[in-house]
Amino acid sequence: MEKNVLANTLTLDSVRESLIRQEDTVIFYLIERAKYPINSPVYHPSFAGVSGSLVDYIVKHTEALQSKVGRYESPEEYPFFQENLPRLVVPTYNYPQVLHPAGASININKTIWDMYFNQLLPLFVSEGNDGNYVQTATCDLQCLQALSRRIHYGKFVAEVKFMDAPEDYGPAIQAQNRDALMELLTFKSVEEMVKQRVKKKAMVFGQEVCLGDSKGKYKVDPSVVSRLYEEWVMPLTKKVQVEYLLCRLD
Ligand SMILES: C=C(O[C@@H]1C=C(C(=O)O)C=C[C@H]1O)C(=O)O
Repeated sequence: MEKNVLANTLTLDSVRESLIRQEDTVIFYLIERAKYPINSPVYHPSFAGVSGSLVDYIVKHTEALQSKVGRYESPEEYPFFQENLPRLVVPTYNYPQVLHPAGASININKTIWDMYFNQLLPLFVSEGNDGNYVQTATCDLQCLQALSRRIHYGKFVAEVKFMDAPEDYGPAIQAQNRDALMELLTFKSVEEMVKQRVKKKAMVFGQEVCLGDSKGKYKVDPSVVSRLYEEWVMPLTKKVQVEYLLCRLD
């Protein structure tokens, strides 16, 4: 990628602006999921009438439809069930080739799936079963896709960081030194601002709006949102950046 082309499209500030805007999407989808209790039948491995769990069935078939109409032509989108996705049936948008081709195969959605269902979901939804199984699984899919898009956006961040300082990243890439790359790409001050901002957004977006005094309750616990980013979203975004940089000179 010629620097002038990338310079006309992406900067570290512009990719960070996109990450900030994606915070809104993630938080609003968490708020939507929190409308429903856990609804554990959605996750039973053999939901009557479908092969596997209902959430697997809905995610697989939604991704299949979205694949046919070009969702995964975008360098920002990665499927959770990538085996046997149907072919494109419509003309696709000509996305600018910003990323290094070798980075296209990086997909850590299995890790994101496990984190979401095994660690995050129990932290912010209530116990119970209200029968809204399809709505529940649909909300899960929206949360998963928003988290996947945010975490895999690490490829764009890594590309910009590399192009800004190839002399710094080049030797670490050639040495395949993961620790050195992680240190180069980490900005703790930025991470601290992210944690504080997402907590504040969860308080603002998730507050119970009433004409009288606020009750101080939130639709999703703001500290859970901050923990989501600190323990999972940012570390996984950095993992994507390292994996992308390791193949940047291929
Ligand atoms: C995304 C970046 O890289 C790292 C990951 C961050 C994140 O996931 O929010 C924030 C700062 C960096 O440690 C960045 O530098 O903006």
